[in-house]
Parts: sequence; structure tokens; C-alpha cells
Amino acid sequence: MSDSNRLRIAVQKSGRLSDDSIALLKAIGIKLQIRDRLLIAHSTNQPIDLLLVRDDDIPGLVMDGVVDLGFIGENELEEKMLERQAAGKQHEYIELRRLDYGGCRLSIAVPNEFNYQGVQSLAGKKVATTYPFLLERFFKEQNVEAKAVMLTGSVEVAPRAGVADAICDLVSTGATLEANGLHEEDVIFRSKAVFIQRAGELTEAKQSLINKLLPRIDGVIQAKESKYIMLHAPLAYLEQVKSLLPGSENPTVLPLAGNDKTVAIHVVSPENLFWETMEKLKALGCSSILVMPIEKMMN
Ligand SMILES: Nc1ncnc2c1ncn2[C@@H]1O[C@H](COP(=O)(O)OP(=O)(O)OP(=O)(O)O)[C@@H](O)[C@H]1O
Ligand SMILES: O=P(O)(O)OC[C@H]1O[C@H](OP(=O)(O)OP(=O)(O)O)[C@H](O)[C@@H]1O
Ligand SMILES: [Mg+2]
Repeated sequence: MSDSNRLRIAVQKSGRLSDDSIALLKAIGIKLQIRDRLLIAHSTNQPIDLLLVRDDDIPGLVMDGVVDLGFIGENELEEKMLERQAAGKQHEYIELRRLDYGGCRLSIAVPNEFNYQGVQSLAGKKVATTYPFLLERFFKEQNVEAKAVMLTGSVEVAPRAGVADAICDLVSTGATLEANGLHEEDVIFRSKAVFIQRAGELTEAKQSLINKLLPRIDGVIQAKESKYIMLHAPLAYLEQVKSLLPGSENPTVLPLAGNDKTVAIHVVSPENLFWETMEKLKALGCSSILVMPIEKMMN
């Protein structure tokens, strides 16, 4: 039974965003029991229910207020926003956080034999896509008279099937394009996953739960980007060593028992330590250089 006091979050059931979204919810302390074929999952330690759906449905569920929150790719969100705006439907939402996964770009790609000389080469051509509104907006901005042909899947086979001259699809590594004899020409939209909230007021209890979860999300993202670095450094080179360590204005410097020429340095670095830097530290006489992942942080 659905309970209106429980926060409802829409998550992609199975696909590119599912694992990272669920891992993020777990990392911020929400215990979940997800069973395979079920559309809904209840948290066992928070008043939260997950709705596991196709990603296409998530923007609409948030914009219609059926769920309070959702994890969605910006490409899908912006497309649905434009579609609903054109249809005069509700299309408002609040973006809470841009996340660090689901990175991809929506690009125009053409068959390798296509003589592409810029977007104008598409004039009078058909372009297959799952994102007709984003593509039409791009055509309009670029002043190109081309036709977007809507396909819900297998867009990359459209040119070979004679359905279209070019495509506009999501690209990450480019392997799918390459496997289909296509190559990327113009990026029309860059996307990442976002965490969104429905427009309008929520009950105080729901809003205060969201306000408690957001700093935890920030903490998880920040922790993922940071490293805890420990090393032994010769006291004589302390300043040079510090200048090599990213974000180490105020590192913790500790004496080593029975050794007055060497100190231990501990620092939380906002970025990874590259092998090149580690080699430079070693050349300065540093030893026992450890780079460790951080699970959570709160500043
Ligand atoms: N190759 C990729 N790398 C990273 N992120 C991607 C990639 N492809 C897609 N995404 C992001 O993940 C979202 C979901 O992609 P996916 O391929 O799982 O969708 P789908 O096939 O439409 O799934 P569904 O069955 O839920 O409709 C995309 O809208 C995009 O934001
Ligand atoms: O540039 P690449 O790294 O090859 O990634 C791009 C592909 O990834 C996505 O599909 P996905 O693999 O998620 O499968 P889908 O066709 O079921 O959506 C997207 O729709 C592209 O087809
Ligand atoms: Mg989909």
C-alpha cells in the first residue's frame, strides 16, 4: 500500500543509471531491499519508497508529482521537458544535484562514406533519433532544414536500413558508432545524471528528510573525488614535498619516534595523486607513500 507520508523516489529499473543511483542511495544510509520483479521497493530504515521504472517515465512522474524525487539523465529530462512544454503539459521540476555518473553526449553521427562538411550537410536529409525535440531545437538554432525521424531503439542501424541518412544518438566511448560504420560529427547536448525534485511544496517532514539527505550526497560525491594520502618525508624537504601534494595547505605533520630527520605527513587531497607526482616525491627522499580511498566525508 502506498503511504503519502513516505518519500517516493523514481529510479531506472534496469539500465545505465540503475546501479549508480541505487549505490548512491545506499551510500547515504538508506537501507533497501530490492526484489527482482517488483516495481516498488521499501526502505527498511527510512520513510522512503523506490519506484523502479523505465527511465523514459521518470521526468513525467516527477513533473506530474506522482513521485517526489527522481534520478534521471539530463538528456532524457530535457527532451521530456521540451515535449511536455510543446503539449502544454506540466514541465516544472527542481534540480537538486548534478551527479558524477551517467556521463554521455548526444551527437550527430554519419556513415563513414558520408561527406560531412558541417551541419549544413544535413539540409534536406533525414536524421534518426530517440530525441526529436532536442534535435529539432538544434536544427532551428543552426538554421538547418532537416527532418528528425523518431525511433525508440536501434537508432544506429537506421542508415544501413535506409530509414535515415544520419543519426543523433548517445555516445560515450564511441564503440557503438564504430561497430555500425558511423562516426561522430557534432555534439548537440552533454549530459550527466541529475537528482530532481517535483515542483511545489512538500510536507515539512518530507522536505526536512530531503534536506538531511542532500549534504550526505555531497559528502559521498566529495569523498569519491578525494584521497587520503600518507607518507614519510625528509624534514629538510618539507616545503618542496608540501608543494607537490594537491590541496595540502595545512597537512598534518607528525614526528616519527626515534627519527628527528623524517616526519609523517597526512593530507586529504581533493584529487588523486598521479604516479608522476609519487615518483617526484620519492626522488625527494619520501617513502611509504600511501594513497587511500575515502568512504564518506563531512566538512
Ligand atoms: N554509454 C553511456 N554511458 C554513460 N551513460 C549513458 C550511456 N548511454 C546512456 N547513458 C545515460 O543513461 C541513461 C539510460 O540509458 P539506457 O541505455 O539504460 O536507457 P534505456 O535503454 O532507454 O533504458 P530503459 O529501458 O530504462 O528505457 C541515458 O538516458 C543517458 O542519460
Ligand atoms: O559510445 P558507447 O560507449 O558505445 O555508448 C553508446 C551506447 O550506449 C547506450 O546504449 P546501451 O549500451 O545502454 O544500450 P541500449 O541500446 O539498450 O540503450 C546508447 O544508447 C548507445 O547506443
Ligand atoms: Mg529509456
